[in-house]
Amino acid sequence: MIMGANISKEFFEELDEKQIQQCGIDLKVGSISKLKGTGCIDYSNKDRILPEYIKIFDSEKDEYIDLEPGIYIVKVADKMSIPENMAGFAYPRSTLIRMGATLYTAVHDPGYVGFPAYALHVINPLRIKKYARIAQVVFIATKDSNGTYEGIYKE
Ligand SMILES: O=c1ccn([C@H]2C[C@H](O)[C@@H](COP(=O)(O)OP(=O)(O)OP(=O)(O)O)O2)c(=O)[nH]1
Repeated sequence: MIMGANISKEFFEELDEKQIQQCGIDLKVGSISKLKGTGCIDYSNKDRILPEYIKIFDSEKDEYIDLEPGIYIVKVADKMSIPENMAGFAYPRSTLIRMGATLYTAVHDPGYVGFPAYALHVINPLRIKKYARIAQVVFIATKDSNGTYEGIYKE
């Protein structure tokens, strides 16, 4: 069952009323980075290499950024703490899609605490203003989870 926003709003430290949707929470842009260099993904994570992130926008100090078509990494400004019996799934806002851009997102694990990062695919040139609401995350109850999140993407 998807949690209503009256439950999932409790998974965040600070939220504005505008972010609280019906069954999800809108997430704001924190920073935007370009990618530089080659990543490496393997089976064991022993040889995992993330490309360099070059920050080009920070909602704390910049008003807006005009993005050309390409791939960027967006770090969201909202910290979530997912209970151990829930998982989160983030989607692009429909408004973003209607502008010719989208997000690529993965599973948010039970027990994850932090500010997620998503890939932003800009297809049509796009202006992003500070703290723009860009994604919506929904939470679903899990049954018999195998522990809680213990990976490297904390904070
Ligand atoms: O699009 C997403 C989806 C999830 N997360 C956060 C929450 C999630 O719990 C965590 C780890 O995601 P995942 O389990 O996919 O990471 P991994 O690639 O398997 O690496 P690790 O096992 O080291 O965590 O990253 C993101 O930042 N972006």
